[in-house]
Amino acid sequence: MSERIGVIGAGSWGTTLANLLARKGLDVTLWAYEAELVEEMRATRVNSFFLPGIELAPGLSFTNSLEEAAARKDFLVLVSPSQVMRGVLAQLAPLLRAGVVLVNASKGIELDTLMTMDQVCAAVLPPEVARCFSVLSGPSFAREVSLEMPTAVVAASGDAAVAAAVQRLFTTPSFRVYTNTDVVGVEIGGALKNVIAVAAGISDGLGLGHNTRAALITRGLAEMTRLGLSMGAQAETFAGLAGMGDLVLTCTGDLSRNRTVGMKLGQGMKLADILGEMRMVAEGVKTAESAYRLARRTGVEMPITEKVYQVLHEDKPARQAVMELMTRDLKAERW
Ligand SMILES: NC(=O)C1=CN([C@@H]2O[C@H](COP(=O)(O)OP(=O)(O)OC[C@H]3O[C@@H](n4cnc5c(N)ncnc54)[C@H](O)[C@@H]3O)[C@@H](O)[C@H]2O)C=CC1
Ligand SMILES: O=C(CO)COP(=O)(O)O
Repeated sequence: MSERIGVIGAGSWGTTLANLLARKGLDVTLWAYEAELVEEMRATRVNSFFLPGIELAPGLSFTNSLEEAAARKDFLVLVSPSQVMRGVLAQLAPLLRAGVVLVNASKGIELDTLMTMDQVCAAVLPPEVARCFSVLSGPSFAREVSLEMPTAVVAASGDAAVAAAVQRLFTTPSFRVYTNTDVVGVEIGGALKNVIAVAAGISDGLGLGHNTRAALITRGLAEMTRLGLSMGAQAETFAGLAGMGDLVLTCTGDLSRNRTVGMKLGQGMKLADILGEMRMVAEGVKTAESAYRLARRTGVEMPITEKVYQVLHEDKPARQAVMELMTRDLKAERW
């Protein structure tokens, strides 16, 4: 393959994906928002800000110029946090040629507009550029992928040929990529699992047990699925890697930033203090509010998301939130 690839965003996931491709011998340019990070990666070939201890492959080059990262590329991987994606895309829009394959690897719902990342791309980019959109999602902690621990993810696009191209591009012996055509389901699954992971963290932080966590995962999946269906997603997607797969990982894995935020809340820390000591992004904090508002707008019942929103943003005590969830009206089990 002789594809030229730009990766936009040098956080832990962008650096990991860029490095995975460079390890395959591909020509990859990684754009970092922080100029000093570009200097550091050039000098040391390590991203100590976001991915310490992982050596970066020789084929990987670094830039602080979006033009250099995006111009004349065949694939552009978008890995900026979802709340800044629109601003980054607006700068990219005049630089992109029709036919470049866009791969969104970011997981979130824009707070101001309640749009998923495919919708933000469609709104900001010229139609001939936004057409080749795909989303790469699934259970994939950056550090484990960097250490080449076997991982399976999904590449979704409305155009099956685009999904197949992304599958071929990213597949390695330790990174297995499935295709899917349900972009909405994959976007919603990836975004909402972060909110449920905050809930699972809160439960762990309160010292609650495995029963509680299992209940949150299962009923969390039900409400994710309900919202997805109301937006045109397919139910099977939520039983797959971008739904249940990522939900289980993030609700149980110690590497999850979202679960960690929840644990600290459950232990009594204030959100501002938790975020103040984090350099990395926990997308679920903002997506809890986006999802809460989407649920109200669409009339979909999302009780766990609602409680996470209230604990995060309305100072509801975590124990009270648990009590309110447990004493809701009794009902039949359903999606
Ligand atoms: N880290 C992981 O294991 C995975 C992360 N993701 C998703 O990837 C996306 C990016 O997350 P990470 O790479 O983990 O980031 P990170 O949390 O490691 O680093 C923060 C990132 O935000 C960037 N940033 C901060 N302010 C910015 C601004 N104003 N404009 C542009 N960029 C800015 C930083 O440069 C850095 O790239 C998120 O949506 C996350 O949910 C998806 C799968 C796995
Ligand atoms: O999306 C992820 C794994 O698939 C990463 O989760 P966190 O952002 O909670 O660390």
